[in-house]
Amino acid sequence: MATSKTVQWNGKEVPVYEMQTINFSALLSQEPAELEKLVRCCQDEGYFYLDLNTVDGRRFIDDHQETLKLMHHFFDAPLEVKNEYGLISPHLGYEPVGSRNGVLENTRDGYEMVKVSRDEIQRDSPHIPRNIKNSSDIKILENAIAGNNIMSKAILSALSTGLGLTGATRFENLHRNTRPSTSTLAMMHYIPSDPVTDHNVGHQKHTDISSLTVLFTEQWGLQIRPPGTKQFGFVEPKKGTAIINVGDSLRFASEHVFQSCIHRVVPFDCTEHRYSVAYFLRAEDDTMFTDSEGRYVTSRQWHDEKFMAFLASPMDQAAAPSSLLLGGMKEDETDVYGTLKLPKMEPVAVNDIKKTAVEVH
Ligand SMILES: O=C(O)CCC(=O)C(=O)O
Ligand SMILES: [Fe+2]
Repeated sequence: MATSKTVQWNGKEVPVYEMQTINFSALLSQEPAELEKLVRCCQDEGYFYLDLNTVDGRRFIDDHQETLKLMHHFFDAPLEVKNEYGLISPHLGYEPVGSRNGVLENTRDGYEMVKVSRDEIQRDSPHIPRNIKNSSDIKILENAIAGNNIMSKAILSALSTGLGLTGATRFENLHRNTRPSTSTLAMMHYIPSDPVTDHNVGHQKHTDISSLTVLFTEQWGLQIRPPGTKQFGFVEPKKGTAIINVGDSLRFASEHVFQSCIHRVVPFDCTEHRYSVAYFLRAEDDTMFTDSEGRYVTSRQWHDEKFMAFLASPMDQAAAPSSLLLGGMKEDETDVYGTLKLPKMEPVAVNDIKKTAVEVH
């Protein structure tokens, strides 16, 4: 890894990993230098910032602000209302806090999540939670899903061109808008959580099931483990950008040349509520690829199996091949910060982060 900043977390200096920035407007016009940089990011790292701070991208930043308001409204409702919606299928519905394993051993996760899928929002009367179902709410969800789809398709198309793919071999041809897929908008609320005293902590280590993930978050907490590094480090939220990562399906579709990004979420400031929105662009359900086990499977089968592994008990999860949760990505060595019992951690205010960040060489 190149020179990186560090930040104080859990009494230690933890890296803040640098990520390349790709300009959305330059991608749209498929500028050769930008395409080259994009392909390199996906091959070497599997993640980058997408700079939306131009006339083409600012609408997506505005959409995200609208989505955040809608999320507050949804998550503020009593648990009964949210559970009434329930988990309808892996890519549609509500999961309360603690549905999955947490980021630390012997913890459950520290977030609740509601997912609305791209296929569902297009139905005549989509199944949406009843407290975010009026026509302006539906418009907000529609804008978020359409916007994220446009961003991720622009990236796919740029990647295809950058790799010299033509006709049916282009990645877009595995992600046609008119075909069924599990592509979905996941809205997450992390509750305040102290890793020492609480039993619901963060979001377990994983790679995404998606082809590409478009993530909006204004708050710290996301950590990545870049290929070849020995520890997790933070991703700095940057105004006007989305964080993009390659998921398993695009790694498989690229014949395992692209990196699927290993990541997790930890409580950075344990007094803070954290909100994030991830759009998972997924391949058409019946797309075939060779997975990390060397099996020839459909996109849907990979999705459903990995989703079950996410929900499995710690024991069952430990028994599953690690290539399932990590999409065949290899970890270098056991990460000292990745393991268990954290000593008491002092909350750090978000405003203090910039002050404590230092350059290391
Ligand atoms: O909340 C975040 O920042 C990341 C969430 C995530 O990794 C996921 O939903 O797959
Ligand atoms: Fe993820």
